[in-house]
Amino acid sequence: MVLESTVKPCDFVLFGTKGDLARRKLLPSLYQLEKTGLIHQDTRIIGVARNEMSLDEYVALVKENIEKFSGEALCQDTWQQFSAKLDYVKVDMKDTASYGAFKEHVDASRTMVCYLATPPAIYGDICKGLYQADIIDASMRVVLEKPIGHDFASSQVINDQVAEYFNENQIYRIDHYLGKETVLNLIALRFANSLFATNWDHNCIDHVQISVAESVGIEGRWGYFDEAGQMRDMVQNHLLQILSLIAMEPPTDLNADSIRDEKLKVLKALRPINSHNIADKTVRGQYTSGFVKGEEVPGYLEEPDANQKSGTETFVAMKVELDNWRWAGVPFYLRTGKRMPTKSSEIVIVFKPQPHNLFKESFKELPPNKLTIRLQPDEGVEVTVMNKVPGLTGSSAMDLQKTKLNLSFSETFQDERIADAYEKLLLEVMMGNQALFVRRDEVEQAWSWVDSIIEAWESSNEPPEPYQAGTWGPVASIALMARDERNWVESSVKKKK
Ligand SMILES: NC(=O)C1=CN([C@@H]2O[C@H](COP(=O)(O)OP(=O)(O)OC[C@H]3O[C@@H](n4cnc5c(N)ncnc54)[C@H](OP(=O)(O)O)[C@@H]3O)[C@@H](O)[C@H]2O)C=CC1
Ligand SMILES: O=C1O[C@H](COP(=O)(O)O)[C@@H](O)[C@H](O)[C@H]1O
Repeated sequence: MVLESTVKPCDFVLFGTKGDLARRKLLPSLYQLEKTGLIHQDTRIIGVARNEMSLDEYVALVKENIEKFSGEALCQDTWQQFSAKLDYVKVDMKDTASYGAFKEHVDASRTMVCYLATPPAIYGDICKGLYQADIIDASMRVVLEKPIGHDFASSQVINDQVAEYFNENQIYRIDHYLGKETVLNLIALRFANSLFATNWDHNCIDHVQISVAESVGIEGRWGYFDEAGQMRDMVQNHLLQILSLIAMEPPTDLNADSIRDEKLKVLKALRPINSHNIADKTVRGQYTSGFVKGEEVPGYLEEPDANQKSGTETFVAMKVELDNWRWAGVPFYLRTGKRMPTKSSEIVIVFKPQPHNLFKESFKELPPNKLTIRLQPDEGVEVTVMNKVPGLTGSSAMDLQKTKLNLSFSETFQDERIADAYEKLLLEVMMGNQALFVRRDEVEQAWSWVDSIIEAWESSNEPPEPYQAGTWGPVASIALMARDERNWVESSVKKKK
C-alpha cells in the first residue's frame, strides 16, 4: 500500500555520501521511504563528497548501491521518482571556505536536514563551513552519527563544536537501535499493557538479561574498531539505550524530552563500576580463529590491518545494578560480542518464583516465568508459562509443562514490512521529532559511566580473555552469572537451528 505523504519537503543533505554507512544503509533507506510514499515529492536529496562527479555519475552510483544493498529488485517507478530528487555537490568538508558551492543547490524555503555520515572529527568543520556560507537558519536540523567521541571529554568537545552553531532542538544524535521496531515496541509493551506495567519492578522481577550477539567480525573496520572496542562501539550507546527503555519510569507523555528525561534518570542511577569491583562485574573477551555457521574465520589479531598486540575487547559481559527504588536488588546482565555463533539480540525478563510450590511432585522447583523480547532476527515477544498437560492421569498431582505464548511479528503482522531502523529514524528527522534521538546529557552521562570501566580495565593491565569465534564468549561470562546462581538464557535463534 502506498501511504499518503506526511512529511514536508526538505533539502536532505548527505555528507559522506560515498561512505560505507551512506551506501549500505542511508541511501537504501531513503529509497524505501520513497517506495512507501513517505518522502514529499518536492524533497531534494543532495549528496556531498570531496571528489569531482557529474550528476549522472552520482545517480549511477546511487543506483548501484541501492541495487546492491536494498535486498530486492529495483522498482523502476520508484527509482524514477527517487532519482529525480538526487543532486550532488563537491565539498572538501575540512575546507570551511568551500561551502559556498551549496548555495545554488539548496532552497531556503525548504527545511534543510544535514546528515553527517562522516568521521565525528570533522563535525565541527562542517558546521563551521555551513555557518560561514550563511546557510544555517533556525529551521535547519543536523544529524550526528555515533560514536560521539571516544570518552566523556572528547564527546564534550564535539558537542560544544556543534552547539556553537545549532541549538539542542536542532541536533539529532542517532542511535540506530532506537529505530528498530522491537526496541520501539518496548514502550508499547510496558505502558500499554497493565499486565506488565504492574509487575515491572523488584517485587516481581528477579533479573534482566540483554544479549546482543553478532556473527560478523569487524568487517574491515580495524582502524575504527581497534580504537573503540565493543564497550564503546555497542555498550556505551545501543545496550545502555535498551537498558534505559526497560528501566525508565513511565514518562508523562511521548514527547521527546519526557522520554529523554526518564532515560537520563536511569543512566544517573547506574551503580559505578571501577577498579574496586571491576573483576566481579565485568568480563571482556577477544575472539580467536574458529568457525561461524560452518565457515572458518580468522581471529581478531589476524584480521586485515591488525596490530597483533592489540588488547581491544570484541566481547563484553557485565552485571549492572541500578541504585533506585524500582530496581533495588535486580541485576541487569548485559553481554555483547562479535563472531558469536549467530546474530541474535534478545532481552529476557526473568520473573521471581512463586512463593510456594504446589506442584512439587512434577517440578521440584517451578521454573520462573520469562518474558523474552526478540529484537532481531524473527522479531517478536514470547512469554514462558507453566501449563497443565491435558489428560486424565494423576489425581491431586498434575503434570505440568513449560510452554510458550509466542507472538511473532512476521506471522501476526503479515501485511506489514518490518522497516530498517534507519528508515524510521530518517523519517522522524524529516518530521522534526526528536523522541528517538539521544540528547546531549544522555550521551555524556553514558560516557562518564563507561569511562570509569575502561579506566579500571586499563589500570588492571589484564588482557581480554580469548574465546573461539563461533562460541558464546569466554567461560568467565558464564561464571559471572553462576556466581549469582543464574545462567544465560539460550538464544531462541540457536535453539531453532
Ligand atoms: N559504517 C557503519 O556501519 C556505521 C557507521 N557509523 C558512523 O557513521 C559515520 C560514517 O561511517 P562510515 O560510513 O563507516 O565511514 P567511511 O569512512 O566509510 O565514510 C566516511 C565518508 O566521509 C568522507 N569524508 C571524510 N573526510 C572528508 C572530507 N574532509 N571531505 C569530504 N568527505 C570526507 C569520506 O570520503 P572519502 O570517500 O573521499 O574518503 C567517506 O566517504 C562515522 O561517524 C561512523 O562512526 C555508525 C554506525 C555504523
Ligand atoms: O553501531 C553498530 O552496530 C552494528 C550492529 O548493528 P545491528 O543493527 O546489525 O545489530 C555493529 O556491527 C557495529 O560494529 C556498530 O558500530
